Amino acid sequence: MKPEAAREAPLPPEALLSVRDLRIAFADGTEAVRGLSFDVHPGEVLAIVGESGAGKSLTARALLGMLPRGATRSGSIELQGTTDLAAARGRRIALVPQDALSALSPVHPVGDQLAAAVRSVSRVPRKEARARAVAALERVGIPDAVRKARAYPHEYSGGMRQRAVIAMATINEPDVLVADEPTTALDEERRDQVLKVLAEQREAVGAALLLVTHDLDAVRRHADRALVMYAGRLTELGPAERVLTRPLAPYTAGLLASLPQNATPGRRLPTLPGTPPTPDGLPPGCAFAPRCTLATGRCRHEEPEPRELDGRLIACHHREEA
Ligand SMILES: Nc1ncnc2c1ncn2[C@@H]1O[C@H](COP(=O)(O)OP(=O)(O)OP(=O)(O)O)[C@@H](O)[C@H]1O
Repeated sequence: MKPEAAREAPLPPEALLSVRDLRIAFADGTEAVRGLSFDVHPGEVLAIVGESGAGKSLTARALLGMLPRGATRSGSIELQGTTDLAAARGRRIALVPQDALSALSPVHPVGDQLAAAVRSVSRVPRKEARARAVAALERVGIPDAVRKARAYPHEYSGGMRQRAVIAMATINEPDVLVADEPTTALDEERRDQVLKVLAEQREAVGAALLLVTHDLDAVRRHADRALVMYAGRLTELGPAERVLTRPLAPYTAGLLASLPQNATPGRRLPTLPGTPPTPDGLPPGCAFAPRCTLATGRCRHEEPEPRELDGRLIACHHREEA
């Protein structure tokens, strides 16, 4: 565990990536992300957690300038002075995809794809790009990297392919990595290995990591801060360890209580009752109110705004009144 002094240390003042009032809407006018603001600091791991449909993936895609067709965004996303995220992609901000097989081209050897990524940002000779590709495969623990560089994605195992896409994402030493459920396609044992490789490579290039995940164990082990999202909004944002052990927002508490490892032996597993609303079916007031045991009349009419409390941001009327 980190010492108390380190945990209480103020956050670095300079944001690498600044997101302000991010809104993502679809053609029918429904908003899936509704006024989200947060910063990513240099070298930190920020995890985004929350149930399905909370808007985590859309937020991650917005950072990469890769929103799905038909989606529009407002608000600002600034990566150290630039707002042209599509131009920054691959050099200053890079995606670690969830599905390595579809992220890699099936018709080119993996080494060629890595070398092409190098040459897309710096005009180095082919031979040097090739050598960097092999070195990158070695760094992520791919055995016999010279030979493997000549192989095609289908000749790699699932775990090796995921390592190869981590090599691809980090080969140009970006400032920020965005990983959206990077290990869901893998079994539990490979999941841990791949997350470890991601953590090592992130550290090696000194990048910050925005990690979208359902795996709260991974958050515990790898994240500095956690952003809990519900129905397209920020519910709680703070140091990961404190958010996970002493949640302040009722939603975060419910989410944690519903995990099998937090069940009291002999008692029925507590679950978070109900399901989250869809963007076209939001209740009035706080979107969590219909599922919240603490909800009052105010919660059912007025949506809470994030406020600072105990070194975190919390959006909950109950906490304002506490
Ligand atoms: N292309 C789209 N058209 C319409 N609605 C969409 C589209 N993509 C996402 N949505 C809706 O936006 C909401 C947020 O989606 P998003 O994928 O960001 O959620 P998420 O938190 O990442 O969920 P999961 O954990 O299941 O990946 C969901 O209700 C989803 O149905």
